[in-house]
Amino acid sequence: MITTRNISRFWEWGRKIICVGRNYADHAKELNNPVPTEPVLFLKPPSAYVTQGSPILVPSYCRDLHHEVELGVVIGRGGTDIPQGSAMDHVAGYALCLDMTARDVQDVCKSKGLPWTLAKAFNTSCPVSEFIPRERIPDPGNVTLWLKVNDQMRQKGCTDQMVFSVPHLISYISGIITLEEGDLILTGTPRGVSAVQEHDELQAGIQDVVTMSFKVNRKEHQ
Ligand SMILES: CC(=O)CC(=O)C(=O)O
Ligand SMILES: [Mg+2]
Repeated sequence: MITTRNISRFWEWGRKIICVGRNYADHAKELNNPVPTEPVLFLKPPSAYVTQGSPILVPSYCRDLHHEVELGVVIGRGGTDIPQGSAMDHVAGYALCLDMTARDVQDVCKSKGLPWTLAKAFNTSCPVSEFIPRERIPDPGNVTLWLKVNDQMRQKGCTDQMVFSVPHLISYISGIITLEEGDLILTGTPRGVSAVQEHDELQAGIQDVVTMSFKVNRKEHQ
């Protein structure tokens, strides 16, 4: 039983992980997807969380696992139908997140019109950094995210390129799914997504704020 709730360990709360796709035009284009006119949403379960010190596990059915570095928004006060004007009052802070994606599986799902669950929601598909109090990112619409694989820069992008801003996303999502304290919103990835292999080392950061690193392992057969 949780007796002391500490939002700085939001990943232990077991709340929702709501992900936004195609929220950067340059990433939508690199995968030949249209730039959306409304946010594209999907979910990950809390079992997707992994924190530094534990590995990212490639699912046994995946041959093309991709990294997607994203700004995560941690909800501090829940709500439904939150207006854009007060959306930032609901933010407790942020986390640097990876939306690990089984791209080969996602491509099959897309071609068959199936949901992306197998591609996006597997165990360890949501590596997260330490909690970042909101004062440390005064403007979530203007921070640079980066990701290196084995010391080689693969992704570097600024959140000023988001199609839909953080307040817009909070307002839009809360009109469909009630937001609760401890929920996490992944706000989409900039261009540069690429494959990772077993034994790779991923490092990611938000300029001057946080860095994190993860090893990639293949899931053992049971
Ligand atoms: C095509 C995708 O996987 C969408 C996504 O997750 C994104 O961040 O964009
Ligand atoms: Mg993503």
